[in-house]
Amino acid sequence: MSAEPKVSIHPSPTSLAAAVAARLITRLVDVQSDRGTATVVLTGGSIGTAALQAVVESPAHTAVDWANVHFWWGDERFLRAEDPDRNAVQARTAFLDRVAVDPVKIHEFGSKDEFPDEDAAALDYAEQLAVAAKAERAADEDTVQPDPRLPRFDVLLLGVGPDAHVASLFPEMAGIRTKGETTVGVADAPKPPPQRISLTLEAINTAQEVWLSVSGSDKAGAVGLALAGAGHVQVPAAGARGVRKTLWLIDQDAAQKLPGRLIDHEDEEESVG
Ligand SMILES: O=C1O[C@H](COP(=O)(O)O)[C@@H](O)[C@H](O)[C@H]1O
Repeated sequence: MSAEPKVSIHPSPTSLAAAVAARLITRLVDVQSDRGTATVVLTGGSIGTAALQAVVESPAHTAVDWANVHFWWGDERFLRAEDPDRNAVQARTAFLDRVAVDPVKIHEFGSKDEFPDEDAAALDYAEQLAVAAKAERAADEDTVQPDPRLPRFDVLLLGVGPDAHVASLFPEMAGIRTKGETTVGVADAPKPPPQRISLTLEAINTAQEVWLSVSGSDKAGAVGLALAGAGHVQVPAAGARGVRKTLWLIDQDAAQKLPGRLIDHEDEEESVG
């Protein structure tokens, strides 16, 4: 089961980042009031990082019990552990170092300091995920896990590249075609650095809610194609779907090529909550 996309359009990149942050805070508070704990999958990239910074800047962020949030990543650049281009390093600077998180619940992908190549780091992450999924089932037998190899992802955040890549799944490449695995090593990404690690599309699509945040006119074509129903191998963003919600949060520049029938979906999305 997967949810049809809804679209929410915002006037500027700054207001978009603030809207993603506000929604994330609200969603995590709701999930924690149901289950005590929550799990979010972070993204790298411009809006992903700006949204994390906006979370810290929002006075409402103190409503979340950050020590009871698990953090995973949708993808990572396979670099040295402290390389500033790593998504995890950027998330730490923007957010994780600034709130009272539990270090045990921060699940970074392995780095070049620990693993010989991206495939070994991908395998390790798949094992970390499977161990966490098992522990989650042991702690709560009612937990809903669409794939027993993965913990329940309450919210999974994605950026989208101008080529419509999501996480490190690039158009027409092996990663986006990978089936039956939860993670994949990418050796030849067209965007630097070439070595990366990613959740597979199947793993992404186990999330309860998938939110794609996109800003800028250079991405309008990718947004338009994805929401017009293009195939996921050519347009990876088209294939990202949450189980109960698929939400595109975009700014006006990224909305320039939106199919006409979707233009008013902000109101619809707002009304169905
Ligand atoms: O390389 C990456 O790029 C995408 C999109 O980034 P953006 O800066 O164009 O917003 C990002 O979602 C992904 O996590 C990252 O590794």
